[in-house]
Amino acid sequence: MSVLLVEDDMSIAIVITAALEDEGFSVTHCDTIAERDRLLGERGYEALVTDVMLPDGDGIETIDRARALHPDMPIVILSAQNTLDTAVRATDTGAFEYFPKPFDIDELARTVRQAAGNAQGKVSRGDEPLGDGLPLVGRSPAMQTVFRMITRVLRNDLTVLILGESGTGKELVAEAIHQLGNRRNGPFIAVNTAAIPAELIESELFGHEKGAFTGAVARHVGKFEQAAGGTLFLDEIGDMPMQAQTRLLRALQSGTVRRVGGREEIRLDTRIIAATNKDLEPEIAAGRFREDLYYRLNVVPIHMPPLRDRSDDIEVLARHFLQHAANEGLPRRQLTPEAAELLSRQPWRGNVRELKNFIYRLALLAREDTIDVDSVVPLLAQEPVGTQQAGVQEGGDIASAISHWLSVERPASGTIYERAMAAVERPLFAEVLRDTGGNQLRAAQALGINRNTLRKRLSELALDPEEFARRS
Ligand SMILES: Nc1ncnc2c1ncn2[C@@H]1O[C@H](COP(=O)(O)OP(=O)(O)OP(=O)(O)O)[C@@H](O)[C@H]1O
Repeated sequence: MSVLLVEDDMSIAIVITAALEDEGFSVTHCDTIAERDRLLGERGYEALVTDVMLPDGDGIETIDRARALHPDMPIVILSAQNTLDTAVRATDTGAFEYFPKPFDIDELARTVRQAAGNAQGKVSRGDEPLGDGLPLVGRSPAMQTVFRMITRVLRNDLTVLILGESGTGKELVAEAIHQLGNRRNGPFIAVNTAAIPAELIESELFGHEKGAFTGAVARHVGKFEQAAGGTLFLDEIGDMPMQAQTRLLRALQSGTVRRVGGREEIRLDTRIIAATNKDLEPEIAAGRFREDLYYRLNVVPIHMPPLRDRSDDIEVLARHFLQHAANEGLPRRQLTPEAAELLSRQPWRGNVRELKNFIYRLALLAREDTIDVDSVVPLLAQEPVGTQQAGVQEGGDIASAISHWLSVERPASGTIYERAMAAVERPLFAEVLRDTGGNQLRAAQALGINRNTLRKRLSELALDPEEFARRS
């Protein structure tokens, strides 16, 4: 069996050739697209293994020329540009498989064997080109696995269950599946099932008819119906009350919903993506989550690893968020390699969300445009207790915290008031918002300040009240 390998990095080409030869292939190697096309013009191969960035062009963009010559030849794509966008572009060519670099060489060899032996090995090709990917960033092997899982569910309506700690990016993954998938022209409706009072959840999800219960003064269209033609994202599914779980299961089994107080069975045309930060198996064992619902939802599981287990991603995420902060009007900052390294060693128990908030704060408060270790350390010390390490706010009274802060931070003369206020307001507002579950009106009342003043300061401090609503 013969394979054509298109790879311009000689050291990688040598390793792949050896592994494929061990699998019994004879390997022809070339390093340009022009040479690829010339060789394919001469004869067919059992499989084509190709890099993306080649000296004379893009291996994905030009794949149609190879395919025109040998329509049934399976194609395996290798890429060093490990973005979701490349994964999607590669899969969209109908490639048999996509391997982000670095990859497991034995897995590649096994895959090529499988591809060569499998005439039906193509995945279906999308009819329309896909738009730019969502800003879902990550270069760790764990995130590459997530990208590959995402590409597998774009051309079907399989139910996806996204599992992972709070702040790992579950909602962003759900949005990416929607926006890159077949249903991108329909609505994306997200429901936080834990935030809806138990007695309202059925009416929220399935809708109700006028007069169905006291207070049902008009017909209400539920989230399932609102998501028709699109995607329904059921967040925090592990916290859904039992009765609502039963209704949800029934809807998924029958493929229909009925509004509370209604008779009509309405056909569902909604892709379901569910997410939870709870480990569902103990919930099932404790009788708090229906096992049959779990199996219904867990068709394609996607595991979002905690940020501490993929520290390779921290630097790219930090630079990505600095860029975002600048686009949103905060000062444009650069991170020194040492500062990036320090960030990569932090535990980030609040995961990407905590890192994102931290980076926005850094962009706001740093003294220089180039952020070095000296700018990061004092802010790390202020991270809320329970997420990062204990901070100055833990020790003693406010006066001693301020004197400690002045000695550590040493703010430039003329900036002390503004910087001290920011340093004090941030943990204060965070604490009060946490207490009020993100309710700004109640937070403003508790603080004894005007609601508009609070809203303005929250936005200046890059504090998102939504975040406290979710965690409450
Ligand atoms: N890989 C990533 N690239 C870029 N931004 C990310 C990534 N992962 C998460 N984020 C950002 O981090 C924040 C938290 O992500 P998200 O809300 O998706 O987490 P979650 O797992 O759904 O959290 P929760 O369980 O609390 O609902 C969001 O602002 C999101 O845009």
